[in-house]
Amino acid sequence: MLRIEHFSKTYSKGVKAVDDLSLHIAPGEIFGFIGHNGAGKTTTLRAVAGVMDFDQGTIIIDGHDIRTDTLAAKKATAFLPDNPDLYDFLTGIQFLNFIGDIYQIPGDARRNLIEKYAGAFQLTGNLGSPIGSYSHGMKQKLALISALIRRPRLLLLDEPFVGLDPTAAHLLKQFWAELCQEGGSVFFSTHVLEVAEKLCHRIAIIKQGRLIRMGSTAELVGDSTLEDLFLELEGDGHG
Ligand SMILES: Nc1ncnc2c1ncn2[C@@H]1O[C@H](COP(=O)(O)OP(=O)(O)OP(=O)(O)O)[C@@H](O)[C@H]1O
Repeated sequence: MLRIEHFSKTYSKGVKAVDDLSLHIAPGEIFGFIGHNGAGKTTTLRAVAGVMDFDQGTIIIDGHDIRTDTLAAKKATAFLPDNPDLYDFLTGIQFLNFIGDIYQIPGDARRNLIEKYAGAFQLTGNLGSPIGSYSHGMKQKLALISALIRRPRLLLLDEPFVGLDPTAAHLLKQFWAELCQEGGSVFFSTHVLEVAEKLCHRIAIIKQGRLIRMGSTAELVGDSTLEDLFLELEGDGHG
């Protein structure tokens, strides 16, 4: 579903944020991206989402190259940044319909999906209000709903659990499982190692822009915990 080959990104001031990263995510897989602050997670997610150019490498989403077949690659992908900017002057339902129009989600399916996700996240009663009046968590839920109604082949999320209440976090995990059952994949960054350990089929650990571990969660963690492994790798000067 996602193939990243030899991806590197250097920012204009000469900061090499990611260096020769390669990883593959299969259909139906939940893949966690772990690393300390500034390790290169957001940079990678932005490049995959097609919102940031890069120097080297190839990124293929569901068979489409993000650079040469951009529209098809973006159509297959929904990206949720860590702080999604929404249009405060629109109501929740206007925003969801705007997304529905852009991605050509047919009327009946759109209504059913909005009903399903807004109902689950207990946002139905707020959809008529301007987004500017929402709390941070409500905005986050609306952004999640806008991604989920698209039934993306690849769902990309940057720190999705920060700021979500426990019920919403539980629902999100459930919806990811549904997406994966339909052959979609989830690629997300997180600092919440317990969540990653429980949820992910596979995990990659990045340090100072370089991949230092990748594998199935069971394989990586073994008899230890992800937290122990992470702390050990952070401490040993690896990378
Ligand atoms: N727009 C930018 N211009 C210059 N340097 C940048 C820019 N964005 C990120 N960087 C640098 O690139 C490196 C990787 O940053 P990135 O945001 O990808 O890390 P991250 O793993 O997502 O960190 P965090 O966990 O704190 O969100 C850091 O050294 C950061 O300072």
